Amino acid sequence: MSDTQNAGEQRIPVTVLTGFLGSGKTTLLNKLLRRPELADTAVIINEFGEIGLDHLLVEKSDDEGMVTLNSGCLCCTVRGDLVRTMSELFLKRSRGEVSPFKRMVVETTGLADPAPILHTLMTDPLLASRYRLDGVVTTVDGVNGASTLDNHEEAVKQAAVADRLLLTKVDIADAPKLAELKHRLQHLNPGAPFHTVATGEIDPNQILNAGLYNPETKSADVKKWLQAEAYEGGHDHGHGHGHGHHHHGHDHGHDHGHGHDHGHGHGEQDPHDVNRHDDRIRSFCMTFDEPMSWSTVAAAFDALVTYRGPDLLRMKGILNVKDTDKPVVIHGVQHVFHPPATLDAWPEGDDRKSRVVFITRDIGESTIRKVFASFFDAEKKGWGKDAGE
Ligand SMILES: Nc1nc2c(ncn2[C@@H]2O[C@H](COP(=O)(O)OP(=O)(O)OP(=O)(O)O)[C@@H](O)[C@H]2O)c(=O)[nH]1
Repeated sequence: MSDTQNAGEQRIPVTVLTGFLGSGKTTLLNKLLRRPELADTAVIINEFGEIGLDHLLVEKSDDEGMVTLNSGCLCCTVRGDLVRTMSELFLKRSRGEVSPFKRMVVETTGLADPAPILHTLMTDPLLASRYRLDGVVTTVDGVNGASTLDNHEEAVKQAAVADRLLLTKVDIADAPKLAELKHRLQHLNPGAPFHTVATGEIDPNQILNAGLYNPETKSADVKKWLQAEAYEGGHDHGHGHGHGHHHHGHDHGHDHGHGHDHGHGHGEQDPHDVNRHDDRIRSFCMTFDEPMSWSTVAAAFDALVTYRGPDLLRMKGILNVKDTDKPVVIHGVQHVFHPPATLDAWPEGDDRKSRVVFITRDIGESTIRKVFASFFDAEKKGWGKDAGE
């Protein structure tokens, strides 16, 4: 465990702007780049194929701080290009060859799966030492969004892993359909603050600084980052599904495979609805009252990642780990975990419950709970000693 990642965070925050084809990413970016909050922003635009036009549509006064990658899709063939481009931009910045940008926006193609892009940011040693993920901002088309979600699983993933969800084109969309789509998105991803946007107009503060590190307070803002209360029954997501309000106060030694809301796709698979892509997505927050042994937690996550890695779309958490007073923050995307970071203090003082938010595909809460329970049981029985405690 290292605490280097949140001590005086110097790395450049990166916003990944994603959203299905035509959902309004470029329109949004254009408006954002005119705002003073984004004055010192480098932009990378990924276009699919040789005939991409987006870069011609994005107006930026400082052209050197904008790079277009058009040899393929960032999530597949051009990851190497992303690494190279981001590294080169950083070098140019150090040499004074481009203006000293303070943040970066990466606009993905409409078909991109954001996960590999996040992996690249998290795992490439060069990038990870210079940049940090601030957040994933996903645009959803207010007019075509519902059918896109029905027909394209990538669009569902883009919305499910978002840190901020933007429903666009509200100026031309039908109000009842918008309300339905809003409800659907909030159900899909209850933890992501949600905003409506007309012609790209939004206060940049609503979408920037979504990461763990808050540059305004110069410290970690776990509460804002984790949004755990969104899953704990404190919010009504339209129907009051109460994403996990039954999760309070469980001792990690037990498995409570219970209380799933089958009718709405947040429990185990609903046999009637398996064809709806977003009904494959689950989001829930698990809480654990007792301090956990790090080796046991790590082994449980290892097992989950090994067997279900591709379906663990996103995990964020704050853990109370035995033998340390300091909270440990974890962040994973599919099979890739950030190195865990140790914070100086618990964000809410005496409340030291561990909380882990999961966004998964086809994995219900009870399954994950069972995995944790079996590892905690094994630890109790002394098997954990073999895991190197
Ligand atoms: N009326 C209206 N039109 C919008 C809005 N946002 C985007 N559009 C229009 O929708 C079309 C697609 O918008 P873009 O911003 O190019 O979408 P994109 O997500 O960058 O598209 P790709 O690059 O194809 O993935 C354009 O014609 C925009 O002018 C909006 O909020 N209101």
